[in-house]
Amino acid sequence: MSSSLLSRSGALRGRRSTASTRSAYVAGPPSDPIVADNDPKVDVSGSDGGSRQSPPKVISWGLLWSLLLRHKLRIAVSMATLVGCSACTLAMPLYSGKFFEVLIGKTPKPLWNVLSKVAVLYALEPILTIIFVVNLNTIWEKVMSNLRAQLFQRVLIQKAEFFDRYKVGELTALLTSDLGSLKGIVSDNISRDRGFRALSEVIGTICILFTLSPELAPLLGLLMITVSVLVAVYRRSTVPVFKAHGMAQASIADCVNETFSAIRTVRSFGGEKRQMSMFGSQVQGLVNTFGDLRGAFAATERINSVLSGAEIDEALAYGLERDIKSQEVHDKNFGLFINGYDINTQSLNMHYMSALKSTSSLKSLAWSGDVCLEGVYFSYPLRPDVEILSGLNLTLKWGRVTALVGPSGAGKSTIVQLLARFYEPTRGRITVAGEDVRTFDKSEWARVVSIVNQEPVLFSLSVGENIAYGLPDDYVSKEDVIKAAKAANAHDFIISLPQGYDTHVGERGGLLSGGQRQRIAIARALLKNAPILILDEATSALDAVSERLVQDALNHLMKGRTTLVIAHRLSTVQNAHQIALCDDGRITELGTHFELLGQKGQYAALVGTQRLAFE
Ligand SMILES: Nc1ncnc2c1ncn2[C@@H]1O[C@H](COP(=O)(O)OP(=O)(O)OP(=O)(O)O)[C@@H](O)[C@H]1O
Repeated sequence: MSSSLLSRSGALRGRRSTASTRSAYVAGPPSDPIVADNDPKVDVSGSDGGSRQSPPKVISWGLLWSLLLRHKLRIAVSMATLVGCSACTLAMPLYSGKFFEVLIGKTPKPLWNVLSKVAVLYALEPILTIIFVVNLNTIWEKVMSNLRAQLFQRVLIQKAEFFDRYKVGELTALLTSDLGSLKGIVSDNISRDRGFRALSEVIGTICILFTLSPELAPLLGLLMITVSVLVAVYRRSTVPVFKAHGMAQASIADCVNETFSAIRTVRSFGGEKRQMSMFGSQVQGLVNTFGDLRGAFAATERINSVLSGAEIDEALAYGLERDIKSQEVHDKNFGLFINGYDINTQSLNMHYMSALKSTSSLKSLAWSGDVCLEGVYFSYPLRPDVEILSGLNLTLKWGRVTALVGPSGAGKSTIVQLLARFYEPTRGRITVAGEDVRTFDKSEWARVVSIVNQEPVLFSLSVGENIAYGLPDDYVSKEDVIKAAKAANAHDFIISLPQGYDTHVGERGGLLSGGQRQRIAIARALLKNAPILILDEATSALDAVSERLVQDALNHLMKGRTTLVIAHRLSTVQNAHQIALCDDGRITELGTHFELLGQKGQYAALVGTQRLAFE
């Protein structure tokens, strides 16, 4: 979040309440492309309409079945070996009995005959068991890999508000512990005395009972079935307990995550005791001993309940789907996502495919035209009754720098989020060279916008890999990485690192200084070479020396790009081609530094205040 030049004197403004109007972008059926060339029709009725399907459950019996069916041969082998080893187990006592009858002379048969049968049974049973276990495990591992990939993809394509709602720990738990208990369904049930083996042996026993005593068999069979049903009912009734257990685990993970990732803040406030008390208050160790189907059912329910809401960002999902489909041929890693993709999800994106324009022209439009926010209204989905932007108009002139200033909480960072299309306006539109940006899919849009903010996130990779992340889908040569690093004033410090460009930057870039991280982020943005650039307080966290180095790099980066700068330093703001003052959800003053000073309005007053503060 930014704290602008003018924010020092600005108080947090109250916001008008408004009726929430969520817009469904494309509400028409697939056969009716409703995004016209010059007039993208945006449904602002607030209804998602009957034409929108709710997304399919991530984990359903149908999906599991279809994934299992991909391994028909292995399943056949597993079934055959299951029957074989169960038959061996059931036959063992029969033949052992016969062996003793021969031994004591009750049955006149050659001993070797019976003995060889017993030996074959004892040798065959473990062999068949191993084949059964290995096969079933392999099948389930493959099914789980597919499910995990599906789940990861489904989380990745959710709308931004989904990530406002759920914490990282909860999402991590879905992919780790919850999916782990689903995995346990099979791996915990392939041992000799449980699950599949036990079931097949019960069936075998009932068959034997029928051959031995047809009169008693129905009675005993009924007894066995009654006991099984009672056990199943008991297990079902404890599913909520397991669901609570999973949630407790997620919240523990979240507490751990939050504490350790903010360890410096915790230390600086002496907050260890508070964190310990928070950790102690989680529901610890609830029913840890149950580790079977109940946990798995609860986990599946939890995964589906988190992800079943209609929150998929379709404008993103469509582009992603198209990209990985074209890339799948070259990159095996995408196989998992494509294989698991079911027909329901595809049809979900169909109306998008029919509505979106060809994206090939987007780059050239963005390199040649203005970016305009036209009558933009916006409320965050989690606070729909608080209007943050109220009919905001702003033109970012092509190739020019626009500085955005305003009191704290005025909505400057919100404008950035809308320009990045993390959220869509509730009303109004954003255009590039006159075209509504919603006519382009989001992965295309991401390629034309670069954002450098106050706390750039680096990945736990090498310096070189982090810079190359600017073009994540392309092969980037080392020369190009070095060229970008030089332009970003980063080359000199990079070559002085222990392994130069191969130096690992640590988790979130923690092994580098703030200024170094920032320059790597700028090198990454330079490599990306996007026509639209957003600098959200990019230099505010730096000391004077780092700021000068970073500012030089930024000046290089801004050249020829349509740039929006949010900054709190006067020097950055006054050199902009135009300055926009955002207040109360609108742009209230617009002009150059001197024009606005001449107007003697809010900008002039606040600049005066800042000057006074320095004097
Ligand atoms: N994800 C969110 N969900 C709900 N409300 C939010 C969210 N992000 C920001 N807000 C609210 O939106 C309003 C505008 O915030 P924004 O960050 O855009 O202000 P800003 O002008 O950038 O402020 P500052 O200069 O202090 O960073 C604030 O009242 C804030 O509480």
